[in-house]
Amino acid sequence: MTTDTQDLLTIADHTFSSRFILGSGKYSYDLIDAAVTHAKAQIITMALRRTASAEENILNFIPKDVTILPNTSGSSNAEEAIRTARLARELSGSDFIKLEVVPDKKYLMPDNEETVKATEVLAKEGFIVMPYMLPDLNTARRLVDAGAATVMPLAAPIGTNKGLATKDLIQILIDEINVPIIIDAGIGRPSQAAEAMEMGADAIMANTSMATAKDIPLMAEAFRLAVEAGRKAYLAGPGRVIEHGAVASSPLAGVSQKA
Ligand SMILES: CC(=O)[C@@H](O)[C@H](O)COP(=O)(O)O
Repeated sequence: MTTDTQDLLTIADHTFSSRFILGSGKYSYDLIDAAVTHAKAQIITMALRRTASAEENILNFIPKDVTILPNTSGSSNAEEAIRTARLARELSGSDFIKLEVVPDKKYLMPDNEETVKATEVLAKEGFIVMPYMLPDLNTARRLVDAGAATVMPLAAPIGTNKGLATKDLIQILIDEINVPIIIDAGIGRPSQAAEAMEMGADAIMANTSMATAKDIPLMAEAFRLAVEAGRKAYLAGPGRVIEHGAVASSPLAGVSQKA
């Protein structure tokens, strides 16, 4: 894999050259514009409630060539999420669904069990299900068995900008799960996005880190560069780490060892 044109993100049978996805939550025209223009996002999530009123209809701000990823935010259990997903498909005409089942209002932790239940139903109905989850290998396997098109583990709680708090658990998913792993929530800095991509994540979803930056377009560009750099480093195959001692980086043979 040596050229950018060959390195596409594939979700179900859809391909994308960008591996940065704009998450939902803090929406503004500036944020969407920066995500598309400077971060080169080709997928933007959309909460159903943000399409509810004509004045605030987020669909009006999203360019036509960008894939809308409706989400089920606000759902506390599988039943609510399934209902929201069906409505979202009616409104957006998109089979994509970012499945969010979040009963906990303090830490906004997803309910993995309810998420598996909703995935089973929605995948059978032809949705391209992209479930948000607390990184856990057994749940990820169940999601894939249930028909999930991707798995979206959280890096840290939504909106915290704390970075890769769940790094080791995410690495297990990257190593063991055969659908795209998209890191979602908590990515606060481009360096954290680059690290996740170097680990082998397939894409990054973020919102708050850009929305809360002083210069949103500049931060969007920084995210694009970081995601691309991390991906290239992953494909390049990072060199090994020496845990103890040191290894001279240039051969010492033939060099005088005198002080
Ligand atoms: C589940 C959820 O709401 C996230 O996808 C959010 O859109 C992005 O999380 P951050 O705002 O922490 O980047």
